Amino acid sequence: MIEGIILKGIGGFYYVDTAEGLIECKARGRFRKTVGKPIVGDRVTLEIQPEDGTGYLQTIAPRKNSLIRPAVANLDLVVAVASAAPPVTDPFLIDKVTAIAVHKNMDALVVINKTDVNPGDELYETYRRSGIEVLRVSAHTGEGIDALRERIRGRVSAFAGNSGVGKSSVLNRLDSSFGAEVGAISDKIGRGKHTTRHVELHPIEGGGYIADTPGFSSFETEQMDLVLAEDLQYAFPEFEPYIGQCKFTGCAHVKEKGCAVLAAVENGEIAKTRHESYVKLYESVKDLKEWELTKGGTR
Ligand SMILES: Nc1nc2c(ncn2[C@@H]2O[C@H](COP(=O)(O)OP(=O)(O)OP(=O)(O)O)[C@@H](O)[C@H]2O)c(=O)[nH]1
Ligand SMILES: [Zn+2]
Repeated sequence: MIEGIILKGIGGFYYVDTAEGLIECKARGRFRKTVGKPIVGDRVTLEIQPEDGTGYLQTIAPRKNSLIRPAVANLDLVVAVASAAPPVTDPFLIDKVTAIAVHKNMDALVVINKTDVNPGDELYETYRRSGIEVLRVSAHTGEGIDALRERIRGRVSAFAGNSGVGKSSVLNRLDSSFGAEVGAISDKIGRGKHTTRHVELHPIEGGGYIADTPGFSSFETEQMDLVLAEDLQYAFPEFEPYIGQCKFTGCAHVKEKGCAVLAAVENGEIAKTRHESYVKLYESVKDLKEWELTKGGTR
């Protein structure tokens, strides 16, 4: 029995990274009644067919978490890449991505890129106080890249960022084999590079994987639909000390009298932009009912 992690799935074939290398596998129908179809990021065991060296998936470990689109399981870390240099990142995008990560039990990390042009002091201060980790980097000068490399080592990470923020530049700085690795996997599969709509895990130097995600838009939309309004407050770590301190039980922390969260925003303990993002997200999910979530499947 060989253990591994699914890096890519195409047309019923799964490409599993194992101690013996990358193994092409098929899955039997047996998973349909339990976890469903195998997805990228799944931890699996497999058996090798002596005839041709291909594998058969035997078991899929219970998922720590999963996203729907892109379909990926067991993410340890979501990195929201932002920039205070043009194109300046809307903090709402960062807050949406980090809220999803926190809600799904993944670590969240905000990375402010292009510090050679603008150090992003305001953004940095906002997240430093939020309870969400924040790092400053420059893909051009290499500042902060070692620290970021430390944070992703040995883990499965997804990078999200608005177009032009420098996500590709940061990834290439992080791992010189990043670009080459994409080609290597695609060649083995023999389908060239026309597979970008599928999410794929790229092994990185020193252990760990990076999931390529197409950008903020595809990352957030469908996931956010699955957060209940009353759970949203827990996706903002800095709200935690105030939850339960409001005058009314079930306070939404939007504009209620005697709200402890609003008081903390007023006296500067919670950043205004963070609360604005919370309110915007709250409005978008407040009519969602519990039964709609279970219909959606994963939470
Ligand atoms: N000054 C400066 N420019 C940077 C830095 N990182 C990236 N850029 C520039 O920003 C532009 C966009 O960089 P990309 O790496 O292509 O950005 P991306 O986020 O991958 O963009 P998409 O492919 O649209 O998702 C390029 O012109 C880069 O040279 C940085 O640290 N400092
Ligand atoms: Zn409140």
